[in-house]
Amino acid sequence: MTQTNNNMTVNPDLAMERAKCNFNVLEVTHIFDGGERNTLQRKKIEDVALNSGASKDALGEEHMSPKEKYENAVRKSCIYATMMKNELAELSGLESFGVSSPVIRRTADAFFKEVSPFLLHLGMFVPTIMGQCTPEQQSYWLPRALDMQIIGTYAQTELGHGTFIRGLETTATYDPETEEFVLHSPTLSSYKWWAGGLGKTVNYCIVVAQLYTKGECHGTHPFIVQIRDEDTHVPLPGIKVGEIGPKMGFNTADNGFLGFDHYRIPREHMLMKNAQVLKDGTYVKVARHGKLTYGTMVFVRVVLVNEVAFNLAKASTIAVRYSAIRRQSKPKPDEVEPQILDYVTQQHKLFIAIATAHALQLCSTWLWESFSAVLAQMKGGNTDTLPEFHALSSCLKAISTSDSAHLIEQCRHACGGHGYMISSGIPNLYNFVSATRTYEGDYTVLLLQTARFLVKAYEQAEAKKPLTPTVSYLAHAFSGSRATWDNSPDGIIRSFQALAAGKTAVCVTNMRKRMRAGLSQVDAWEMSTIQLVAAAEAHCRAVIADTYRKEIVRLTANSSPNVKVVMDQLTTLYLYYWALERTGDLLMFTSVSQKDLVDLQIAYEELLLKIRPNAVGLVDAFDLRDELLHSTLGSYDGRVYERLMEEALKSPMNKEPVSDAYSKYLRPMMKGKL
Ligand SMILES: CC/C=C\C/C=C\C/C=C\C/C=C\C/C=C\C/C=C\CCC(=O)SCCNC(=O)CCNC(=O)[C@H](O)C(C)(C)COP(=O)(O)OP(=O)(O)OC[C@H]1O[C@@H](n2cnc3c(N)ncnc32)[C@H](O)[C@@H]1OP(=O)(O)O
Ligand SMILES: Cc1cc2nc3c(=O)[nH]c(=O)nc-3n(C[C@H](O)[C@H](O)[C@H](O)COP(=O)(O)OP(=O)(O)OC[C@H]3O[C@@H](n4cnc5c(N)ncnc54)[C@H](O)[C@@H]3O)c2cc1C
Repeated sequence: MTQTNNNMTVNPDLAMERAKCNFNVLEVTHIFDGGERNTLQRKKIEDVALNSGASKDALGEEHMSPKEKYENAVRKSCIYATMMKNELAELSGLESFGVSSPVIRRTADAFFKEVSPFLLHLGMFVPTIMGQCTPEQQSYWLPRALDMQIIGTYAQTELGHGTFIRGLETTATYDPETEEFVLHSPTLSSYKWWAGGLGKTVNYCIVVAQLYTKGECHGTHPFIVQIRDEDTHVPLPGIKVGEIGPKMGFNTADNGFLGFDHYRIPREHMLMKNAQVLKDGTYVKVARHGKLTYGTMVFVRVVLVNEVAFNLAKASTIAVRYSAIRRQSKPKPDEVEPQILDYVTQQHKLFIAIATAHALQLCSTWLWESFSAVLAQMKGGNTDTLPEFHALSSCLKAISTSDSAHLIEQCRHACGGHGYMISSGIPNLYNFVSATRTYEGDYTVLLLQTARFLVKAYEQAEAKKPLTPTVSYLAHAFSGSRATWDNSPDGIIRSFQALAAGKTAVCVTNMRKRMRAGLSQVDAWEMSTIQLVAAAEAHCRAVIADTYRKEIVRLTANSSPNVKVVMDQLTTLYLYYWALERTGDLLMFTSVSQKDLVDLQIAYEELLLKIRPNAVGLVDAFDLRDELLHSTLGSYDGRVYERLMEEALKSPMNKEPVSDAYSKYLRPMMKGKL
């Protein structure tokens, strides 16, 4: 029997789940949104952007040709950008629209099953103008970019190099005669490759190139470069630009290639906040820290933690709602088939996804606040906190993107065969999030950046020197005894810190041993990188666990009792899950016993059962409108089978009763006439 909810026919199993939920869903929505005010503002923005129906497609994106898909994405990007400039900026409290509203960013997902070709304009072009220009340069470029009079991207990666920025080959050679830079691509491997929107959409880009002046190379620097005519959009002479072809995802982002043939730009188009080239060619370094030109990447790494938390919330909403309506198997012959959500293995797959979405969402807010504090200090000329922040943002970007991609795939597994349908929404989420593990700094490479910081911090702790906050636990690494296991939340967090400290100590010891045996420092480091990555991962897990726990305790201080209970259950589940995933490490670095671990497993399984009745309520609390989910399996009303059939019938393959392939190939083959 179906039931109605807000004038909507709702699947009875979902209706039953909602009736069972014992906490106030809206209160948890407020926690996830960062407060009631944010929820109200988000809803206003969503209403304006989505109620008009402008986000909808007549034909599903998945049935379009690549060219149609791209054009449709540009069409909707223009509609959304116009909304952003007009109604949404005002609603979000921004003077002009820009990068600072995650809600505006998230709402855009209703318009795109994949991504907007404007993603890099707003995600990197505008932030680079904000972060790398002098005030004069900013006053020229920023209004044009924010008003979308020009559209840009960020072209750093080349065919030959992405990770190793110092290895980029594009050159920008200063010519004092004409006061211009000459941009050149000397080799095939120096061609810019990957920049989003570069293929067909943008007319400007930030180009990162090796700067030469007075015969000397000063390393990579950013330049703002016009590549297409502002009126006709035709590529300018000296520019070779195009689209790089089909990819696993991002197929509406027209990622592109770009080469320069002695292409000239005015001297003023070098972004000169951190370094300058004077008219006569003199190079002047302004910044106090050598890596400030990497600032846009650090910004995007911070943003990505929030981005993947949101996408994981979507996948877990789809998979939990589907698991509530799907019934399969008959473990008890006299009873009806259970909802698959009743299987403990299913709960094990899904509840960690819900908890991780919360953990990453809260960490992302905390990371953003830390970033704002670092930027404020740097404005005053103090870059002391940058190394710690680089280490922190690097590992959080690596672990959040990697965990989210893994858990989204796990949500797909949890949806069985139907999860493999594009219409389930999960494949597009996976394709998007799995790329985040690679772009803006590959997983391994970023964890090794964190490991550099950890090793230095360990050496400081060894020398009894002061430590920065996120690594202060290393001070206890020299007690000589194993950390005492204690299965309280704080006890588990201390154990995670002990693992990170223990693993770092092993790396340092092994590197020293290898160096004593004759290896160079570089080779000793290289031989230890598997363990260094593991140490950085352990550090990051300790940071996430600690932050998640502290933030939940803070945010639920005034919550109703049942909300407190369910939020505590989720954080505890997160801690138990990761402790059980790392039993070998716990045995190495803490006093945990076999019995403790057996007890912990039982406590974990009991926790799953406690969370079970609230599972649908927990994903409802993410408050993701159907327009954002794009899912036959995860819509609020649970009309899964009806939607799957409706989507199947939309397939262009079903337009004709007999396919042309029959007369062309099948019939001749079957009649022996091929
Ligand atoms: C209509 C549209 C609707 C809505 C849209 C709205 C809004 C959009 C908003 C958001 C969008 C959300 C998401 C996505 C946005 C865009 C993303 C899309 C695509 C991705 C784009 C890219 O990928 S751009 C290219 C990114 N590339 C990389 O990340 C390269 C990675 N490599 C590096 O970072 C470096 O090379 C390195 C760190 C690996 C090494 O650098 P280098 O060799 O120079 O350094 P060393 O190893 O020698 O180290 C020297 C010391 O410097 C320290 N260091 C390194 N980096 C930094 C840093 N960044 N900050 C501070 N310190 C740093 C290093 O640790 C060393 O220190 P020591 O003390 O140990 O010596
Ligand atoms: C969808 C997508 C969009 C993108 N958009 C943009 C964009 O808009 N603009 C832009 O400039 N770039 C963009 N990129 C490029 C992206 O930033 C790079 O692909 C990324 O930084 C990884 O670099 P790489 O491709 O050189 O990988 P590689 O460095 O070649 O990595 C290959 C393997 O080598 C390993 N490796 C490399 N170096 C080391 C090391 N020192 N130690 C140990 N292992 C190492 C890596 O861990 C990895 O396993 C995009 C990429 C994707 C996939």
